Amino acid sequence: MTPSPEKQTAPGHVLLEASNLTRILPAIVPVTLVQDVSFQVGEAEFVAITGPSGSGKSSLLYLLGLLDRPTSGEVRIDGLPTHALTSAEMAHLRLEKLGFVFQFHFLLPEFTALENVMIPMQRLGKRSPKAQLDHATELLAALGLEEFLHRRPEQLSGGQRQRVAVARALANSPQLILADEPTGSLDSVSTEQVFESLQAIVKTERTTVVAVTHDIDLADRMDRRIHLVDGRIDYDRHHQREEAPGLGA
Ligand SMILES: Nc1ncnc2c1ncn2[C@@H]1O[C@H](COP(=O)(O)OP(=O)(O)OP(=O)(O)O)[C@@H](O)[C@H]1O
Repeated sequence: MTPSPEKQTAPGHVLLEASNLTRILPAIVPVTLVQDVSFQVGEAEFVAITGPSGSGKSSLLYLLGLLDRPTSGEVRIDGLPTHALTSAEMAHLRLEKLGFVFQFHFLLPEFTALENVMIPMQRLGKRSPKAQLDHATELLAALGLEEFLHRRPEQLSGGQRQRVAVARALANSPQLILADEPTGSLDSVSTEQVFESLQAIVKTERTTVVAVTHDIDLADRMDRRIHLVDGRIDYDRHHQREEAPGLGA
């Protein structure tokens, strides 16, 4: 797969920036989900967010993915401040620049793998129907699913479904993929396949991936680990990069 031309940016380019992010749920006793979190993530970084249950990992990912708004602080995507955007502008930015993978695949059950991957392209409307079909086919083939293009989710294994979800997240060539426990419901073989797919996307497409995980072995194989405790960053540690094969290798 050739890298998408629109994603060629300078080395060291900051793609995601969280500045003093705080999210407090208003209630009689307010609940602090995320507290004063700041970090920058560069292009083609593969970052793990770890922490004990309830430490605010998913809440942080929702803020980074513009699925929730902070009480204070700010998220910048590719240098663009997002705090003043309307909900419609945020939705468009998500569709164009972000891809999401969740623990449960959320594929549409009545559609085939191919159709599920084409849906975000249809919504963005930048490719012709033929180009959508070709790109979806190419993405699924690169994820080792060329034999399963016309199967519906119920006709696929858990690992295959999750790889379709990864292909769907890649459909609009996002700059950033946000994944919440992408391997949380998978066996060890499927976990490895999905992990290696994400790793290959970082290398081949230079996409940035930020993934919440409870799997410390996987977290240690990513470029960096941001560990949360009680909604705050406990530590932010860089690792030596593991060599990854390219997508479809
Ligand atoms: N809507 C809500 N109302 C009240 N409390 C909430 C709500 N959403 C989250 N919380 C609380 O906020 C804290 C952070 O939740 P969050 O889901 O972000 O943690 P997490 O680290 O992703 O947890 P897990 O690893 O168990 O998925 C938790 O204590 C949770 O109970």
